[in-house]
Amino acid sequence: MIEYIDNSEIRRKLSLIKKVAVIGSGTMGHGIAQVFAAAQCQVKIYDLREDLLLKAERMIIQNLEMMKKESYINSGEQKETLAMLSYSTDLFEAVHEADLIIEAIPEVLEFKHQLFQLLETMIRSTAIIASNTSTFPISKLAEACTFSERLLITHFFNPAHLVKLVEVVKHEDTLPWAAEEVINLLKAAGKKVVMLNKDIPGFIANRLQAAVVREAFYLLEEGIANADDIDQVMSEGPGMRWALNGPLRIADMGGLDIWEKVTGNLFPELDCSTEAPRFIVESVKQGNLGAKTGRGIYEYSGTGDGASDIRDKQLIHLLKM
Ligand SMILES: NC(=O)c1ccc[n+]([C@@H]2O[C@H](COP(=O)([O-])OP(=O)(O)OC[C@H]3O[C@@H](n4cnc5c(N)ncnc54)[C@H](O)[C@@H]3O)[C@@H](O)[C@H]2O)c1
Repeated sequence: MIEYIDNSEIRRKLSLIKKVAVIGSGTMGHGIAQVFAAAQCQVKIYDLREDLLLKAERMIIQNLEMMKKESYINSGEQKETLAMLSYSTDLFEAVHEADLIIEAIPEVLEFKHQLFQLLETMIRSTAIIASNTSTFPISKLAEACTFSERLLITHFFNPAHLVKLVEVVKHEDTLPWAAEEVINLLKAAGKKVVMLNKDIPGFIANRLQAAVVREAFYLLEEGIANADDIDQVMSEGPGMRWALNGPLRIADMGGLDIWEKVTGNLFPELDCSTEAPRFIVESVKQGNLGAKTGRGIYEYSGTGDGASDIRDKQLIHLLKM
C-alpha cells in the first residue's frame, strides 16, 4: 500500500489534475465520474448516445440524493458535485482539454484498443490515460497505443462512488509522476489505493473474488446448500471478518500451524475448474443476467433497482461506522 502524508486538502490544491474525462457512462463510468466531481475536478462524461448520458445523470442524482438522505454528504456537497459534471456525445469535446482520461467501456480488448487509437489524435500531450479494465494486464492494453508512458490501470469497484478500494497498475514505461498524480488525486477523493508491484490478469481483488466464486458455484451445483445459505455463510462468517482483516492477517491470528493443516487437507478437495461455472453459462444463455434482468440466481422485482438501493444504503452505513 502506498502511504502519503494524509492531508488531502493540500494535495488537492497542488494536483495537476483539474479536468477529467470519463469515457463510458454505464455501471462503472457514472460512479467514477461522481467520485472525481466530488473531489472538485471538472468532469466530462462521454457516451455513444444521449439517452445513455441521461440515464447516467439520473443515476448520479439518485446516488447523491441517497448519500444526503443518509447524512453521508450535505446539500452543499451535493450541489457542488453536480455543478462539476457535464455530458457529451462528442469525444473530442469531452477529452481534448482533459488532464486525466478514464475509460470505462465494455471489457473487450479490441474496443479499448480502438478507443486508444482515437484518443491519440485528440488528447493533450501530457494527459494521463487510465483504464478501468477488470481483467486485462496493462501490457495488453499498451500494445495498441503510443502513450504507454502516461498509461495506468485504475480499477474501481461497483458501486464506484461508495467502495473505497482502487487498485492501480503501472506499465513498465509509465512515468512515476503520472502514477503519483493519479494516486494523490484518488487519495484526496477519499479512496484507498493499492498499487501492484507486478502486472497480472485480474489484479489482486478479482483473483481473490474469483477463487471464492468458483467454490461457491461448485457448492451450489453439487447441491451442498441452497444459494441463500451459501451467501449467508459468507456474509455472516468470513465476510464479516474480511471487512476488517484480510485473509493473510486472519491466517496469522488463527495460527499458521492450523492453516497448514486447513490448506494442506482442503486444497486437494477444492474445485479447480478452468472454465466459467455451468450455472452461469446456462443462465446467460437464457438471458437471466441477475438483478438487471430481474432474474439470476435469485428473483428481483423490476430491474433490480430496489436491490442496489438496499446494497448502497448498507454500504453507506458500513462507511459511516
Ligand atoms: N461492472 C462492474 O462491476 C465492474 C467493476 C470493475 C471494473 N469493471 C470494468 O469497467 C469497464 C466498464 O464496465 P461497466 O460494467 O461499466 O460496463 P457497462 O456496459 O455498464 O458500460 C459501458 C458503457 O460504455 C459505453 N461504450 C461502449 N462502447 C463505447 C465506446 N467505443 N466508446 C465510448 N463508450 C462506449 C456503453 O454505451 C456503456 O454505456 C469494463 O472494462 C469492466 O470490466 C466493471
